[in-house]
Amino acid sequence: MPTPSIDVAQQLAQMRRDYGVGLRQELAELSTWAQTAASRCDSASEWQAVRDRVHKIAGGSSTFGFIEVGQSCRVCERELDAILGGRAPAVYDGIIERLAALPELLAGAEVGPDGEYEVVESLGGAAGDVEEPLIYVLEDEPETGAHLSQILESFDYRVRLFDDSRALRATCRTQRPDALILDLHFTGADDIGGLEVGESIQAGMDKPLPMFASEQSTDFETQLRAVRAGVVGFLAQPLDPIRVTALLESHMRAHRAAPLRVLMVDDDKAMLDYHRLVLESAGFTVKTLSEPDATLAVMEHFNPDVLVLDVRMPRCSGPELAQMVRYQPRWLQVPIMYLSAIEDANAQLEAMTKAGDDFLIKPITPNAFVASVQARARRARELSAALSRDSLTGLLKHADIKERMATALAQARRRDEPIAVVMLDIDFFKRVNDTYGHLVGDEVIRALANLLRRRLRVSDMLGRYGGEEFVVALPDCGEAKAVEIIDELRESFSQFQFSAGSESFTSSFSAGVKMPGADEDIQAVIAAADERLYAAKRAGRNCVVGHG
Ligand SMILES: Nc1nc2c(ncn2[C@@H]2O[C@H](COP(=O)(O)OP(=O)(O)OP(=O)(O)O)[C@@H](O)[C@H]2O)c(=O)[nH]1
Repeated sequence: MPTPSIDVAQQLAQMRRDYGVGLRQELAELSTWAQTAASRCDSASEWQAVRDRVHKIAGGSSTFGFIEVGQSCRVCERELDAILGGRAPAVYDGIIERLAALPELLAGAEVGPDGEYEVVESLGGAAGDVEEPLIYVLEDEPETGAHLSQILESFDYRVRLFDDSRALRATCRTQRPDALILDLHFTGADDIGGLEVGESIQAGMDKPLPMFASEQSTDFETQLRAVRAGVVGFLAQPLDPIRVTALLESHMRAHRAAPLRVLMVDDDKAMLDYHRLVLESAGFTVKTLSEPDATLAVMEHFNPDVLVLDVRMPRCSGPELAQMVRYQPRWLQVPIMYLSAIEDANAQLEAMTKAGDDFLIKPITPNAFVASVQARARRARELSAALSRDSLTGLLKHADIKERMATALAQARRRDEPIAVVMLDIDFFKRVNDTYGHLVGDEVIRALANLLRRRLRVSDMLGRYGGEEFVVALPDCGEAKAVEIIDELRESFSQFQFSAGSESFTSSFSAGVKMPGADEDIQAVIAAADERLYAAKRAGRNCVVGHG
């Protein structure tokens, strides 16, 4: 993985030095206690407190590179667990000796050079005005190539179509594309197939080039070869714009998506700071909590992609907290990962059985930590996007758009910013279906969805609310501006020429725009926007109504 910034490595090294100072103090206290009081101590609760202390030190010290201290504390922890759990006689001599010797172990600890921290790969975060992805398509069937190009261009990809493998190879050498789409049945003048062309292009790349095959193959050998050549997906035929772009977006635009969000709960502040820095330096947005109480409230407005929990915490264990999270159906899809120094396989299993998807063991290298959290978070995002998107238009479905708009409304109120809510409905749509058939009707719905998606801002929210009804939220936008924007879209849409066989026709939509009243929740604002939509219908359709 690429090297992290010097700054991060320096900050991590400073954290380790700070941790070392606190650790020296902590070990001196434990050692003094062991030499003076431990031999006379038969109170289980006092030993329990020592056990919790060594557990915490075991996780922290090994993470910060004080390996021997960590190992010795781990042995103490295991032995104390056995005694306190009634599995071993209450003989503390060995433990007392270990505790007494901890400061010496620390004094002799090999403190590695600052640069020993591995540096982590940056996820890039949300990019600014990056150029739209460039895609090369190898296709010798002109009609298929034109159709594919048209789909990709309508989603703002830049496309270059090739019917000659040599020209494609030469262009790849001078300008690397963001992805390559190959026709598996391609046979060029030099008689080599599409996959072979892909293999030879891939071999000349310094880092893997995402490749897609323009036709699904069910043949095991072909699929295996495709995997080895770096084909990351197959576009199913007949080409469906939504499926094609959903597949491409999941590979191509990940770097443009909002940063992945991680919520971490751990009672050890030093651990939180350390892991937060590691994740933030890799492009995640991180929130940390050292007390579990506020977890659900924070999740509500932070909406994490993944939760990372410590297992042993004083007031409430990680698995208990995980079960509380799972009580809420809303959070069922959020992966829960434990990050703990617990080595005992049974304890890990128990935690996972209660609730949880992964168990990471401290110490974990920064790269391994970033890779594990990233894989979980990305997968969770992909799944939730797939579940919440309507299959005809690729837009958010009713419940999901409403939920996001409720969050956006709360945010706008906190920031004291306006937010416009728009309901929009295609005019006389039943007539389109009745005259030209449902498939043509579907094309009209899709065309409007594409127009809205392309012309609205990334920060605007857009969903398919019902059959031919859409809902839009425009954050930081006043009513007059919102009416102007929607009216321009209305004008554009009314000029689209649709065709059905030899006939052509136009369509239009009506819309209602409403700004939230002081006490209105999202349901009430949507209902009010809907009333204005119907006022627009009554006023003759093909128009936008703002003020009542
Ligand atoms: N093709 C297609 N039609 C749909 C879809 N969802 C809903 N519809 C149809 O959309 C039509 C909506 O008709 P109405 O609600 O009567 O309204 P309208 O004809 O658009 O008339 P106004 O809204 O009054 O302008 C119904 O015939 C539905 O069957 C869909 O996904 N595809």
